[in-house]
Amino acid sequence: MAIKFGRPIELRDAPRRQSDALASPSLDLTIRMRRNRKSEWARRLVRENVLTSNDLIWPMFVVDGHNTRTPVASMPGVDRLTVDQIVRDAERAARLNIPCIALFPFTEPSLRDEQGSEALNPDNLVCQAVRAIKKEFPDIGVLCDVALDPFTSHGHDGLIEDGRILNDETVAVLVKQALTQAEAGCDVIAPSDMMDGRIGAIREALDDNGFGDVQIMSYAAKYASAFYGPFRDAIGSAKTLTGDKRTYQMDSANSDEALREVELDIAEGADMVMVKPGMPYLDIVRRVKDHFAMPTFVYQVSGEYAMIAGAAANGWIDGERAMMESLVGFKRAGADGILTYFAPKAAEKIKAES
Ligand SMILES: NCC(=O)CCC(=O)O
Ligand SMILES: [Mg+2]
Repeated sequence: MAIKFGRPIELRDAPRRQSDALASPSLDLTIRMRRNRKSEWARRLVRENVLTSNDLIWPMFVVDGHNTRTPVASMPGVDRLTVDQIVRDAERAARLNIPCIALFPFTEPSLRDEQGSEALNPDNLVCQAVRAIKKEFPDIGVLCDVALDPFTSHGHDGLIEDGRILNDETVAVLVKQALTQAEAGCDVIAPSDMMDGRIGAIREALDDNGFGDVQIMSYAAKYASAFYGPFRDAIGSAKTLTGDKRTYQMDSANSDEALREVELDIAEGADMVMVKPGMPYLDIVRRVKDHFAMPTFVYQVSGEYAMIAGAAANGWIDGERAMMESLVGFKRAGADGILTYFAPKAAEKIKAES
């Protein structure tokens, strides 16, 4: 039956029903979208996307010391944790059914150098945290970021020469960093550096060294973004970073380029791909998911967290609702999972409501 303006064409010349005349201001609509929204049970029944704790990866910041939690000023509610405290939060993650934790180190400034050598120390903070978590909670997934920025004195993700970030030389170091993390017991290697060719090189090295089961989640479409500011506070690279990262991270104006980046990383052996940041790049998440049908992740980065948490702390928005709305938005865009500093809060809410 053809339909025009809500009233079937075949019925347009039929006499109007008496009740229509009585309730005269009412429109003669056959279709009323609001019926399916009339109550909570009806809304639940037609809901298209649901956020569960299985969708969450919880990023944590690890710092040297003992029994200490240091707040990150620009990320209200997020702390840097000593290894013993990381283990406590890993327990919380397990209790909340969060499948995976991501680790980022705050490296002592005295340990940072031009080459990021601390990245290759088998006893660095990340490796200590991986071993401690795996010892107590072997069933929780641990993801380690591969890039040199937490370890370099200049704050860049790679080796630098005359102000240029070197690609192939950096990849050689990243391969060693990935092997160091795999040896510590890391489950998922997540290269975030955006050097060309690093996924293939890391995959080959993992396979050659008996780590065939270690997965790779590639930060495949990572944009040069202003939203990383609070993260750089958290890992202590904000003050030391010289220049910007636009010669290796993507230009925020580009979309087709993201598909090329993702395609290459899949061809090189990525098991999962990621888009980062999240909220300003939902269109990229959707394109990547539709195009490749790969396990697709999105990183709701520190600046996105800070916008919501900061506005909520000022009483400007309902923080909990804004958090859940942003997270289900990622699901709607096609993400299979989300790295988010809201992970414990969101999982607690999900648990309380189930
Ligand atoms: N490689 C990890 C990050 O750069 C995280 C950025 C953020 O949360 O802002
Ligand atoms: Mg790439």
